[in-house]
Amino acid sequence: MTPPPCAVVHPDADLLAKATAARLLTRLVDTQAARGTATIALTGGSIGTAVLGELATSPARDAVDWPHLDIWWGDERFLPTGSPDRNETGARSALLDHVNVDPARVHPMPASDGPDGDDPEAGAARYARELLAAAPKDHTSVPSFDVCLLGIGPDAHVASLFPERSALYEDERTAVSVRGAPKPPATRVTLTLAAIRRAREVWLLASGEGKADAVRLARGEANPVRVPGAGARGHTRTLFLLDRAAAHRLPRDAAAPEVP
Ligand SMILES: O=C1O[C@H](COP(=O)(O)O)[C@@H](O)[C@H](O)[C@H]1O
Repeated sequence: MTPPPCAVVHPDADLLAKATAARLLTRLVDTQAARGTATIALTGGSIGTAVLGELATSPARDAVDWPHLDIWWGDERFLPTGSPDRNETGARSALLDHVNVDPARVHPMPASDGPDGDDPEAGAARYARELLAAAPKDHTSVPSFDVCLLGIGPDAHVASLFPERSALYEDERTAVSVRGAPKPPATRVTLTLAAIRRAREVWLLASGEGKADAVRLARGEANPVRVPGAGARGHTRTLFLLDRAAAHRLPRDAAAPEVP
């Protein structure tokens, strides 16, 4: 049984990005102090990338032991390596190019010019094998992300899991291809909800009025096939990290004054 999600509301998008970067830094430092390593799944999108930019310029940035951080992605646009529209490219220029990460611990999702060529199904299967190889040897097929960052679209999509699409019915595979996505580019690779739910903590990030309805639905108990964000839950904690505009349709009691 996963605990109910909590919401934390910040005045605007800029403070949301700064506060989330500070929260993430603390979570990574604490996790590495306890275990020596930490594992994160990154998101693309406006706020997700802004958080990485804030992390890169934080004065406490190098409190994180970057060489001992395992980095994965929740979804990717299936485009050539280095395309400015790839989530990986955004994450590298915002943060990863500025810190001392171990390249062997950085696990970008496949690109359309990768070893499987322009075949997103083969690319997704390759990523699922990579996840499996990094999973603890206890019958799970994906590492336990300490934090899985997710953006949320106005249609309540998370990662590249769009409402009513077949990927939302997937309960065995951990990474799948998506064709015909309603948001360009049409071809993508995404973690499934089964993989996202292996995360200890899921943090859903949203800013702006245009996300308010999606946030209200995703914070509740809607069917994830219709509201993918409602299926994204961490097994120890789920946080909605919001600005005021994105939070304004939440019921009054949704924003917990004390987050456990
Ligand atoms: O296409 C995508 O969009 C979502 C949301 O992006 P945002 O700019 O509206 O915050 C993002 O989470 C996902 O990673 C990305 O591929």
